[in-house]
Amino acid sequence: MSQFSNYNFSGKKAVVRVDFNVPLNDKYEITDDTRMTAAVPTIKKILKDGGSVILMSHLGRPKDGPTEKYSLKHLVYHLVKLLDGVTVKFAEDCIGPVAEQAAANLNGGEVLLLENLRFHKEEEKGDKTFAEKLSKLGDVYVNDAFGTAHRAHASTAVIAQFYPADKRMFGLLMEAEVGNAEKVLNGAEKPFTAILGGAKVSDKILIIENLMEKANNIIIGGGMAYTFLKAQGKEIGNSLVENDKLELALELLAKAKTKGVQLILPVDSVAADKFAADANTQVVSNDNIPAGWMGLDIGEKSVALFSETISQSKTILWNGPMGVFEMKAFQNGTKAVADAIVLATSKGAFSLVGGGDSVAAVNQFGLSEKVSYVSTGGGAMLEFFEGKDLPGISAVKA
Ligand SMILES: Nc1ncnc2c1ncn2[C@@H]1O[C@H](COP(=O)(O)OP(=O)(O)OP(=O)(O)O)[C@@H](O)[C@H]1O
Ligand SMILES: O=C(O)[C@H](O)COP(=O)(O)O
Repeated sequence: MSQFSNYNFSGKKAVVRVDFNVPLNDKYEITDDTRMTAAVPTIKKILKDGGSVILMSHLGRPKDGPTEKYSLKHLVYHLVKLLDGVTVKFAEDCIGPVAEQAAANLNGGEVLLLENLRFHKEEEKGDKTFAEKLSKLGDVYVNDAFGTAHRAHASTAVIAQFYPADKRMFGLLMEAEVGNAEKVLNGAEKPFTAILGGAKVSDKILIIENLMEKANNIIIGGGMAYTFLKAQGKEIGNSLVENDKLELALELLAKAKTKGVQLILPVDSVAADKFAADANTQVVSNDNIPAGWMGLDIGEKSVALFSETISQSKTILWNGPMGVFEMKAFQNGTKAVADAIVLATSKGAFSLVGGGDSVAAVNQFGLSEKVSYVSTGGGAMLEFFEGKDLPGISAVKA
């Protein structure tokens, strides 16, 4: 049993850092509540013990102090629903008399949601005095914000030093995220296949390099594949390319060879004559994409090639879509890879999906229950697989 599960919160006030950085539409309605639902088991366990919960989070990237658009008050109604009607109070500031009084008046079994931490610039600066003020609001610190674990901010990392080791811990979500990511990175049953996609090679260089040490196969799809294809001397038409990364792409291909890692690139594309949902399309070989056309999805032959490797894998990591899946005409490759992962999972493979867009894709296709684990981390998950130390994790462990 973990430190959190063993801890009896009865009569305690727990300061819980969550990542409630959820997307809101212009009516301030939550369009994807995944990150909120993911924190519910942690909150419920504390309440069930007879403790109270002081929730703190950021929302968006406010630059000029309090801003209506980024207020966490928009989340209260939905939070009450997710917690089956539990009392949720809201403090219009996360520090100062308003927060202190609200925290002091909180009863066992109740929740207090603090206003957006980033309304104070001290949060992102990792200011020690600000962190100490936050720490004074409760007796125990629980970090359940995996999505923000890569930020060395006041509430995610600096605050931990104000609690003794037996009063700072990870929540259930953080435990699950770290456990599953560790299992893939350091305890993967082989063959281990990493599938990387998305727009840019530059965002994924470090993760490719680190995975070369761990994976048997690295599949590269999406826009980033065309930089590799051009580096190999292929005609890629108007496809997305980072010309300043051609040499690096060649180096990565050579490194994979030396390490005995199979780096698998798409062999065909669904090409379009413009970047638009109503573009004319044709399936073309990646040896020669016609001038004026751009690859916006992987083609059927690539799907077959990728699916073959995926089907033989025992561990699968997926980050980044295979094409412009937001447009129906170019979502087939991403859907087919998701299906292949689901099939491998049903036959016993462990599959972990992370990164904003691949998670959105899996949700859109209704497949999130059919993979082993869907991470709530975008940047945090990437940095974890890049092999970096995450400040939110190391501060609690220190
Ligand atoms: N062939 C392509 N040409 C142009 N854009 C593409 C192509 N394939 C995928 N994309 C775009 O790449 C974007 C996703 O890239 P990104 O690198 O952000 O992925 P991610 O890692 O899943 O997401 P996040 O960065 O949110 O974690 C999508 O908007 C998708 O439309
Ligand atoms: O959405 C995220 O990746 C996290 O909530 C962190 O947000 P940030 O990139 O604004 O720090």
